Amino acid sequence: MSEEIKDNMTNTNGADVTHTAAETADSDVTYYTLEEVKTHNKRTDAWLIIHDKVYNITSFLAEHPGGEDVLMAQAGTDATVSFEDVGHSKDARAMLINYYIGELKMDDREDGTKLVDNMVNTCHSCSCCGYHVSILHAGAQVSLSPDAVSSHSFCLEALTCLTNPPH
Ligand code: HEM
Repeated sequence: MSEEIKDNMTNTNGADVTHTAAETADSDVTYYTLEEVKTHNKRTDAWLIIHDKVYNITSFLAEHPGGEDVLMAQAGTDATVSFEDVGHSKDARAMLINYYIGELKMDDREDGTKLVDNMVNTCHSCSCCGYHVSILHAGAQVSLSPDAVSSHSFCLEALTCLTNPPH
């Protein structure tokens, strides 16, 4: 990545958030294991995972409009499903960048089956997340663009439909 086209965005944690691991193999991306994230579960040191990205939310606890306790209940865990289940606004999603510190190690990412199960449980409130979601479904990699996500109910039917178009 050349310096000319690198847009240096730095968040409040000092992390370079210009490119994520999903986009590049930049060596400056920090990867964390699930075991390490789990240890950051205190009010003075709280991390969580949303969509395979790791966030240090310690400074956000007192500011969270939904309250500190709901965040602490997720501290040290993968909060993706809880985060999506609430139906957070686009503004809320845009705030995530402020707390980004790195990526969940590839080995520790959810397998497709588990993720699909979770999505089935929460599909009623995930109709427009605006995220590029990439999951493993039926052994094949399925990618949903933000448009696809917003134009489909974000549920197993939509994923199945995209994977196996109707005949
Ligand atoms: C860093 C991660 C998070 C950010 C930046 C964030 C941000 C926000 C914001 C801005 C709101 C106001 C409503 C909106 O704009 O959507 C909100 C509400 C809320 N959030 Fe979060 N949130 C985060 C994580 C979570 C997690 C993990 C949970 C777990 C359940 C959660 C539960 C809630 C609840 C219950 C509300 C109140 C919803 C309501 O009153 O209708 N949030 N959050």
